[in-house]
Order: sequence, then structure tokens, then C-alpha cells
Amino acid sequence: MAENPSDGSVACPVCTMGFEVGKINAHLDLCLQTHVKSRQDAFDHDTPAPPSKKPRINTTYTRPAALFSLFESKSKGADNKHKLESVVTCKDAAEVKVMHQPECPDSVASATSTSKTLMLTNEKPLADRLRPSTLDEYFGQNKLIGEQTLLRSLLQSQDIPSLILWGPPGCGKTTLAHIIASSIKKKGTGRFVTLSATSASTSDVREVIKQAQNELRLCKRNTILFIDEIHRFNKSQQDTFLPHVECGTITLIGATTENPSFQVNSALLSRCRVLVLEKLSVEAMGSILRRAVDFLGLQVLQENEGEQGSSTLCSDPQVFVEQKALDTVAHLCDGDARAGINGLQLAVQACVAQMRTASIKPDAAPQQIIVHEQHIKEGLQRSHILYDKAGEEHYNCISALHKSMRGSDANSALYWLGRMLEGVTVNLICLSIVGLADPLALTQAVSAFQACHFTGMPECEVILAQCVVYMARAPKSVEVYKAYNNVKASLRNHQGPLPPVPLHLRNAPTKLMKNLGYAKGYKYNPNFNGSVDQEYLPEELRGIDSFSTP
Ligand SMILES: Nc1ncnc2c1ncn2[C@@H]1O[C@H](COP(=O)(O)OP(=O)(O)OP(=O)(O)O)[C@@H](O)[C@H]1O
Ligand SMILES: [Zn+2]
Repeated sequence: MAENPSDGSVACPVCTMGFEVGKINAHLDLCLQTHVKSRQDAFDHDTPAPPSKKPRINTTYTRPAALFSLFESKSKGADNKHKLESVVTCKDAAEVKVMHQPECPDSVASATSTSKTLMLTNEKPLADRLRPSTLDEYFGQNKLIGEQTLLRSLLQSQDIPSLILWGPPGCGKTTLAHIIASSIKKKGTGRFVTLSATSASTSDVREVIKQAQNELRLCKRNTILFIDEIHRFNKSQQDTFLPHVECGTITLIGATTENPSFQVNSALLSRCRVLVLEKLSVEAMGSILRRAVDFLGLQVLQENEGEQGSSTLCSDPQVFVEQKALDTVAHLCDGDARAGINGLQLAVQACVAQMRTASIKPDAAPQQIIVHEQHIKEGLQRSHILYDKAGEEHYNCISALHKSMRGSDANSALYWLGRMLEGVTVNLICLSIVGLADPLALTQAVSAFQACHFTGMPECEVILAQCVVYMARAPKSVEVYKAYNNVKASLRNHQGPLPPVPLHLRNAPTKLMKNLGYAKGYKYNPNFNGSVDQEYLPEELRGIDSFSTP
């Protein structure tokens, strides 16, 4: 800014430089733009893309085929050969720059320039690039943003109260805040500032508040302050904005994955409206993934379709993704859109990388890349507990010991115990397999465990031996064991996000939780004579009995 402050100058609320009264407004517009941009750079992770970047998504949308075309045409030669000109390899990115000369008549790419980078670089996670900027692209959360909801009418009236968005990871809290903010910015009624409680300090907050005060005083413009992961601020940090939320200098939108009753200052909480977001449903995830697929220019392969699909006419390599693979992402991502989108991205990257190594030879035939369910599973990085070979012998002994006791063979059980005492401790609690037929067995096992701790080797041998013989001679039951296995299997095989805990079964220690309907309708058994008719399972599991299923 070139102006020199004079004596009767006013300070710019943003950069605090002095300006003549007549010039301050013109300066402000400019200064705000630069300021907002620099803020966005600083908090790039959770701010909307600067305007100049946005069309990237839109352009992509209208011509997805061009973007995912791995090979770009240089000229429309009649030569049908696909010549690889360059392959750019980066460490683990699927950034591929390759060229060829296709004959494909409908290749959109053929009309465009030279090599283009595949939309799968690692520079920014796909989920971030896909962040919706309007409610039309925001899927699920219908209870919150459906027609005739409070939030809709607030958005229409442009009168946004301070909000706390509470929900599980990747369900769209940050996105919703951005949408709210951009709808307000559109009408020019407010300013939007983003801070993340993981990186911002109290002085950052003070700075934002100072600017908001100036802004309100000079421009009569409200500031919306979005704080991601607000629960990471401690209570005294949260106190910093309390008075400013109260007097309306800032409208606070906080996002949190933690129950705000416990993590957000109660004074602050009482000044904010809490909106609860849910895990995204399988259907919502389906729509979100569709959008990702379009963005990447992938083709979806229905189950009964051959691999050739629609590409038989065109010699361009194409990337297909099985519909089943998409369904798998929607089911496995547990309502977390970020995990789902990025899982899909990783799977596609892995497939493209595989193809790349396979086709490095010049004149390689064009290929079709198909992303299968298995790739997706790897992409989602569902970790499994690996079997520890080194400990195998130990587990074999435990197994033999357990089987001997189950078979009421005290003699063998003692033998296996002896084998294991060669340096390895026995997990005595495992011995409780005797089950409900003799509930005292568990007590025996725990007592033996404690007794061994008191006495140590070698005296504890006898204690262990007594315990093992007790187990071997006790009556057996596998009822609980089987039933619990059924529970584990049903959890493992569950499709989509796990059902929420029924509201009436939840505890309601805070006012917020009461207001949200927690504990409502719960029948406290001691208040009733005899049995109480009450459901203790989520609605979709009613009627399923782990004890009776085989
Ligand atoms: N409801 C939705 N509709 C469409 N896309 C969504 C939705 N929710 C999330 N996404 C996608 O998932 C990404 C992550 O979502 P977002 O950052 O809003 O989640 P969050 O709830 O703030 O998660 P976290 O608590 O982990 O920060 C977004 O960039 C967007 O691409
Ligand atoms: Zn300024």
C-alpha cells in the first residue's frame, strides 16, 4: 500500500496501516483479498480453495475423459502406434506423463495440448480436492440439512448463530462449515476466517478477534471464525473467544469429533447451537464415490459387463473400476468419506503404477486397468493382526493345554503346563474357558494368577498344577464362548457403518445430551415390578439372538 498515513488517518482493520478517511474503503477491499488469500495459504489444509483454483474441478467435471486419459495425443497422425515418450516417476505418486498418438476418433484429449498430468498426484489428497462447495454436492446428513430443517432456514435467512458441529471423522463437518461460509460470503454479509486448534495459538485467536472488532466497527461486517478440532483447545483457550461470541463480534463455528459436553467450555457451549452429524450412510458414500469416479474420469464396470466395456472403439487405455469395488469402499469406510475417497485413490494409484511398470516397453499395447475389490481392500489399509511365527510354539502349547482341559484330561493338561513353564508364562485368564457350567473356574484361575504373583517360581508350580487339574475335572460349557463368537462374526460381517447406540440406552449426564434425547424413555428396572419390556439392541439387530444362532 502506497498511501502515507496522515494525522487524521484511520487504521486499516486488517493490516493496521493508516489511511485517509476517503481512501480506506478502496484499500480495504484490496487488503482483505490479499489477507484472505494469505490466510488460506497458511491454513491450506482446511480452507476452501482460492477462487483461481476452483475451475479446475469444474473443468474436470465437464470433460472427465480427457483428464484420466493416460496418454495424450500430440498430433492426429494416422499412425496407430502408441509411443511412450516419457515416464515421470516420482517416489510413490502415480503421476504419469506419457504421450502417444492415438487414432481414437472420440478422444477428447486429441483436441488438446501436449502432455498433461494425471489427476492422481499426491500433492493434495483427493478428498480435499473434492470438497463440495455447495449443498447440492453435499450428500447425506439429511436430518441436518434436508428441506425444512433449521439449518436450511438459517442459511436462507443468512442469520447464522454460533455453531458446534459434532460428528465422527470424515462425515463432513469442515465441509459444511465451508458451505455455510461461502453462502454468506456470496451475499457479502460476512468474513470467514479459519483456524485449526491443532496448530493455532491463543495469540492467533486474539489477532483474529482484534481484526473482527475493527471490521465490525468500521465496515459493519461480521466475522465467522471456523475452528477445526475445537476440542484440542484447552478450556482457558476457549475462554479467549467467549466474550466475543457473546457480544457478537464473531460467530463461532467449531468442529469436533468429541462430545462437546465434556470438551467444550460450558459457558461457550451454552452460546452455541450444537448440530450433530452422523456417519455417512452407504447410500451417501455411494454418491460421494460416484463424484470421485467422475472427477477422475474412471469408468464403472457393472458386474455383468466384460472388461472391454465401452472402450472397444477406442485404443486409449482406460481405467475401470468395478461397481463391486465401489460398493466395498462404501461399506468398509465406516461412514468416513475421507477414508473412502482416499482409499479409492490409493487403489487406483496402485493399479496405474502396476500398469506403468508393465508397459514401460515402447510399442506396448494399450492397456485396460481394472480396479478390483481386492485393490480397494488394500487401499483401505484395513490392518489385520499378523500371525507371529516366533511365538507359534507358545500358542501351540496353549492350544494343547486348553484342549486337554476341555477334554477333561488332567494328565495331559499337566504335561502341557509343564512344557509351557519352561520359561513362558501362562495366561491363566484363558483358563476360564470352562464357562458357565462352573463359573467358579474363573475365580480359581484369577486366584491362581494372584497366588503365583505372590509366591513366584518354583512354589507357584503347585498352584498352577492345582488350577489346571481343577479345570480339567470341572464340568464344561461352550455356550458363552459360542455366543460371543457369533457377536464377533456379526460385527465383522456388518455391512456399512455400525448402528448407533439407541438413544434411550445412552447416559445423559449433561444438559446438551438430554436435549438431544439421550436417555429419553429409558425404563429403570428397579422402578418396575417384575420384568420390563424394553429393547436393548439397535433397531436393525432386533430379533437376532447370539445364543440361538449356530
Ligand atoms: N456429506 C458429504 N458430501 C460430500 N463429500 C463429503 C461429505 N462429507 C465429507 N466429504 C468429503 O470428505 C472430505 C473430508 O470431509 P470433512 O473434512 O468435511 O470431514 P470432517 O467431518 O471435518 O472430518 P474431520 O473431523 O476428520 O476433520 C471432504 O473433503 C469431502 O471430499
Ligand atoms: Zn490493509
